[in-house]
Amino acid sequence: MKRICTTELLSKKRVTSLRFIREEEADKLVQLIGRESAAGGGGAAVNLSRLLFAVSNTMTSRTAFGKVRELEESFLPVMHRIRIVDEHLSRRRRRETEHHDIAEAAEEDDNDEDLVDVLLASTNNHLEAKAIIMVRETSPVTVAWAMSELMRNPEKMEKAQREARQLFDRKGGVVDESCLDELHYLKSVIKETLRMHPAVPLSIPREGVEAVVINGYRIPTKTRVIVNYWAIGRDPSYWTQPDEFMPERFLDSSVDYKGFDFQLIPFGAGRRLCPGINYGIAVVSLLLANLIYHFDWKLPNQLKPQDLDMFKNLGVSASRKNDLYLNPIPYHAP
Ligand code: HEM
Repeated sequence: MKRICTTELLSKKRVTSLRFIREEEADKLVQLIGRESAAGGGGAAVNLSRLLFAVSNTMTSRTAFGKVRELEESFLPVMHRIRIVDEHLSRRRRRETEHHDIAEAAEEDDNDEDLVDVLLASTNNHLEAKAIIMVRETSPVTVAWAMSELMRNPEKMEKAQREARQLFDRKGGVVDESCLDELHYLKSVIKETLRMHPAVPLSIPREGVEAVVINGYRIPTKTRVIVNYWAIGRDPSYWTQPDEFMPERFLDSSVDYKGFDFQLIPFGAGRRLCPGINYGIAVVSLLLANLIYHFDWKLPNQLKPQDLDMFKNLGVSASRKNDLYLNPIPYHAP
């Protein structure tokens, strides 16, 4: 799995050379949204979460195998492990909700295998399990969160659309990857989304090979360590108003997600930096640019922006708990 990821999917050359696949699939997504919305007399809400998941699956499948194929088909041996982990997490969450007390739930959990045990029990292959979740889910999950935040903050949506439309109107309405780099506000929207909603909220558990002291804490050899990427992104000692969606904070800042600025590490850092970072960002940027350029979006059932729910589904990846339904209104370049 890791070999497929690094050699077939993720080398910089490969990501660039297969740009046309992403552009074709993004274009199909736009057509599909237009058609789904038009069905039933026009103006119907579309299930954006589902559509994003499908397009990302197709993009990745064509990139990796040259044709559309369910990714699960290729990685059947690791799928049961993912299910074990997800089932375990759901059980634990249910208990936490029932007990309203994490400590009580954890005590009851003591007789059960811990998530860490489940992951480490498959030491040879847990990276594979994690990797398939990365491939399948992280990009669509990130786009869905970005769209959710933009829907809750209409003035930021307008700003992002204005920037995209200024650029792509001049190109006859074709949204491709050639000039995505010029969309500074959109890039900030993506950083802010990754800060607040990292698709992978916790790292894979690791064991220290030697004892270290970090900030006065002694971490003995073989201690299992999990990095909480989500908490780092919301830490008030690094971020002002950490729970507010403010892409502007990145406009004049050099802080990036590439693993050098430790207050923002949604792709991890160091030797374990996500190998899919280039591919993931390419997919997220192109899909988001297409969605905000080609459509104006409304919340269904006269929902107010602040009432859009932001519940998270806490599995290995942190997706929206409820699918995102939105009404698209097609935009036509002047
Ligand atoms: C927005 C998109 C993505 C985010 C936020 C993300 C995030 C992460 C994070 C935080 C890790 C490190 C986990 C750890 O510390 O244990 C990771 C690892 C990994 N990611 Fe991604 N990822 C994304 C997209 C992708 C894509 C598209 C692929 C493959 C096509 C991918 C493949 C992998 C693999 C194989 C690993 C395991 C690497 C290792 O531990 O050696 N990721 N990712």
